[in-house]
Amino acid sequence: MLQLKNVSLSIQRTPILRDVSLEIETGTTVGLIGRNGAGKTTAMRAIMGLLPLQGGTIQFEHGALHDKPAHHRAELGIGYLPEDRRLVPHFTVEDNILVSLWATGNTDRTRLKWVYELMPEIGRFADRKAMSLSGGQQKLVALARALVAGSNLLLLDEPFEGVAPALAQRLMEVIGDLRQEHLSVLISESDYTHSEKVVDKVYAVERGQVGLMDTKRAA
Ligand SMILES: Nc1ncnc2c1ncn2[C@@H]1O[C@H](COP(=O)(O)OP(=O)(O)OP(=O)(O)O)[C@@H](O)[C@H]1O
Repeated sequence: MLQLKNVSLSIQRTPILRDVSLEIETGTTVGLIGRNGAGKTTAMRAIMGLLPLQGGTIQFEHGALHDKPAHHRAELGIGYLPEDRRLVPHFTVEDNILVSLWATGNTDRTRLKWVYELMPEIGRFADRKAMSLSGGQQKLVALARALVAGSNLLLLDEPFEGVAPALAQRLMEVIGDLRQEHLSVLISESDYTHSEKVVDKVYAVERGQVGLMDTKRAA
């Protein structure tokens, strides 16, 4: 389980997250829905250890996450799809996916193989340079990279933003298939269009405050 309790975070003394509490039970998919600027990316970056908290705690499984350095997240099986993808343009697709494991010294290719099975289209362009792909293809590669690292928890920041309807559908299928993997997943979206079909529970985020909006399936 991932649990944020009373998390507060300011950037340049401006409060961005205010007393945020949320829970993702193991094996469930949770939505974080809010307009641009509401605080979704900041919440994900806080969970990834990329921004320091001013207050509150983040627990993952049975340990405190908030006091661990960012590079420990991959070791804990936490994968992150940032909103802006952040692929290395001159690396191949495969190297971009494996980057998330290099930091941990993990050379096991089992998860890479699993990702190619889950998304066969990625395997087909594995040797191409990231910069030669379309924006939508790059989004798939960034998801693949998050999946390789995220054996326990996946943080997907606006995965459907700016992608064509057919690809959004494909992303939803892949995310829906993760249910069998007992992964915990947090998905942010500016409206509730796509995530509605794949989440168990939804939190609304507005001006840095988070509240439970809907529990769809009994978790
Ligand atoms: N580095 C920063 N410096 C100053 N303000 C920031 C910084 N990062 C985020 N903010 C502010 O924090 C608020 C929340 O931003 P955040 O990116 O978390 O929103 P979001 O819900 O993810 O929306 P978006 O989709 O626009 O990224 C916004 O008002 C934003 O301007």
